Amino acid sequence: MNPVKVGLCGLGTVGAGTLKVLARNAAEISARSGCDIQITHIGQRRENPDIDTGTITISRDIFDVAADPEIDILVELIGGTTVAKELVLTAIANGKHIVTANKALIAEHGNEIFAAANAKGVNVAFEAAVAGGIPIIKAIREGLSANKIEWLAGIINGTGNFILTEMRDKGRDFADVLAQAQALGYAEADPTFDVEGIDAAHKLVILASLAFGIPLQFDKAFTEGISKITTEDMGYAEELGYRIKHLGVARKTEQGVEMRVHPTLIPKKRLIANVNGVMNAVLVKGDAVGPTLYYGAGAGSEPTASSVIADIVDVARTLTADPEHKVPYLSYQQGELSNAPVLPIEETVSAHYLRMTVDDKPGVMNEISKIFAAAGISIEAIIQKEQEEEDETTVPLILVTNRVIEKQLNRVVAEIESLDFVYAPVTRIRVESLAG
Ligand SMILES: NC(=O)c1ccc[n+]([C@@H]2O[C@H](COP(=O)([O-])OP(=O)(O)OC[C@H]3O[C@@H](n4cnc5c(N)ncnc54)[C@H](O)[C@@H]3O)[C@@H](O)[C@H]2O)c1
Ligand SMILES: N[C@@H](CCO)C(=O)O
Ligand code: NA
Repeated sequence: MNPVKVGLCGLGTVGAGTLKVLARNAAEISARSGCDIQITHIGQRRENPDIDTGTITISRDIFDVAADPEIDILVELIGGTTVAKELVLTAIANGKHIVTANKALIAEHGNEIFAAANAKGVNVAFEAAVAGGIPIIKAIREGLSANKIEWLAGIINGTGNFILTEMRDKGRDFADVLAQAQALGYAEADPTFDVEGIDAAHKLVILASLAFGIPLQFDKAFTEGISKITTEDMGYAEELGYRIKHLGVARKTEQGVEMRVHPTLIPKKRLIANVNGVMNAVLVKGDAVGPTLYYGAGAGSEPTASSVIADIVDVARTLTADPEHKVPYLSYQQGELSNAPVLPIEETVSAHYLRMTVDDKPGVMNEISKIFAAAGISIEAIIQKEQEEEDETTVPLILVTNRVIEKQLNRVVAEIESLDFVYAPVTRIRVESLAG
């Protein structure tokens, strides 16, 4: 059987899982790949006494792995965008194929990395970078290649979904759940990437490029995290028949491409509204196939290793293929990428949940309704609360609007906030029906 030699850089959560699953399932993996996949060199800063690396060569300097003439494939699992970028470009220059789980690296430097890899005729595979164990890259790039993809929406950060689920179901404290996600190996080295939506934006940018054939444009993605979501809004959302999820949404419109990550109310009855804990799900709407949904573990050692190894197998199977015959990195052939503009958030269209604190007096709802009517925005649902305590003078008022261009809603909310019986700021959360 043809030996394929792999160098592994970074032996943390994902690296250790990769070693473990490769060893445990060696028979299945070689029967499927037709190759004898061997990890022959590991680059790791510090020794990890918990992991048995047997006779594998260990280097403290990961660049020794990139320079190893024996290695066919370099697996980058160190994370970050500085050393990782240098490592990957060095390995490509040395003719190695790359497998990486690093979404930050691909989203921010993928265009340059793919150009370098293309020039060298080597593969760069990154299934583990998006939605952990779910084979979503393969699904879009290969399974849906017949379709015009209209939109996709996904819960694509396991840590964030774990936090929101625990807050809603158990009333747990944000910081406490985040600490648990870190201990379980779900969170990024800097967990603000998870909480503030940066990690989800990295993944969304990759998905949007695969779906719409546009270059990676991380700087154009709109990003809003989950740190401002309260259990109060979660409760009102439930009353209205919705659940709050942190979503990445990418949509192709006549004007361009929407790429946005933000908390979102979605109807409770949608399957994706019931994706909980560290699980991820991505809903993709193709014109021919209709809506399709992909579900699985979004983070964690072995689920992510599952994707890393699938990529190693994919690369191993095509080692001798003509580079022209390989599946293109971003789904579309190089030279076929479009320059469709990414729309600024003000130009995107969405429905909105608005929660305002208003004086408890007659005529308030009437005044607010007039402002919406004058702007041509209709109100789809409303909750008007009674005072809970006798001496309270304000009450919460919750509205759901129809779909409206964001710049129009901004004007209306500013007008409402300027009313003397409304207490600014109005809490705003986007609403998506996700109807096929
Ligand atoms: N943990 C997950 O569930 C998960 C899921 C999908 C993708 N990822 C991605 O996989 C990558 C690795 O994540 P992880 O959770 O395994 O991280 P980790 O922190 O557990 O492991 C990274 C390892 O790389 C080593 N390392 C870092 N820089 C190094 C250097 N310059 N030289 C030598 N060793 C170095 C560290 O010592 C550490 O052991 C990241 O890009 C992450 O975003 C992680
Ligand atoms: N920190 C990431 C890891 C998987 O990419 C998450 O929680 O989703
Ligand atoms: Na994946």
